[in-house]
Amino acid sequence: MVKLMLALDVMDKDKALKIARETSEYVDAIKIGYPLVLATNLKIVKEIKELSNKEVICDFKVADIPSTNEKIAKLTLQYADGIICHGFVGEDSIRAIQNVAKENNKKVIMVTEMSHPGAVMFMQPIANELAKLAKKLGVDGVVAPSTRPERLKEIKEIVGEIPIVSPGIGAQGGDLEKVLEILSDNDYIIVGRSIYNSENPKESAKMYKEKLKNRE
Ligand SMILES: O=C1C[C@H](C(=O)O)N([C@@H]2O[C@H](COP(=O)(O)O)[C@@H](O)[C@H]2O)C(=O)N1
Repeated sequence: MVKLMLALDVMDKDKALKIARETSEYVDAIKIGYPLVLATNLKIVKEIKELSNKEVICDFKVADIPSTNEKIAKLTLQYADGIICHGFVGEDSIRAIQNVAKENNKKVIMVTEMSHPGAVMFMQPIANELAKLAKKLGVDGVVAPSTRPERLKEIKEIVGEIPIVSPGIGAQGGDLEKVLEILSDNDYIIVGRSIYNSENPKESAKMYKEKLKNRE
């Protein structure tokens, strides 16, 4: 069954902990990024892991030179189960993160083509090359867009067995039915606003989980 990753992009600690606790029964992993970490601190990762008992991925879209990428990875992977980095910075910068991740048995997830409209300007033209690089490096996951099922399919075909982590469902208008025809059991959909901004985040997460179950 395709898995559900909650993007917990709230900027209030108590709200984040409440939603993480309420939805933990239905989500398979939690992704937190700059919005929550800058509003609190990195130790929020530990708190969310402890109360949700789920894998927590830090979406820092790391995109620096190797030595700086290494520092970011060392700090982040003290607490997080994985980290999201960009691929366009090239092989050495990604390997620097992988070296840290391998030492700590943590995951590296690499962005190929983002889900927003602007991604077609500069990312889409190189995204297949980035997917080939992801395959060559053997990263643990690849970000690819649920907003463009045809691109999602193409990238998945290039990366093979590497799990896809796909944002764009819900607030960004991605077609879940079409996406579920493409994704497989090791893959994730990422859902943020339509869960954490809903009247009842627990019920919203439950609804998404049931949709994923019904596609089994
Ligand atoms: O291409 C990408 C990369 C990036 C990611 O997943 O790495 N995201 C993140 O996925 C979540 C979607 O949230 P919502 O739209 O459901 O509220 C947010 O945390 C975004 O920052 C994308 O949306 N598209």
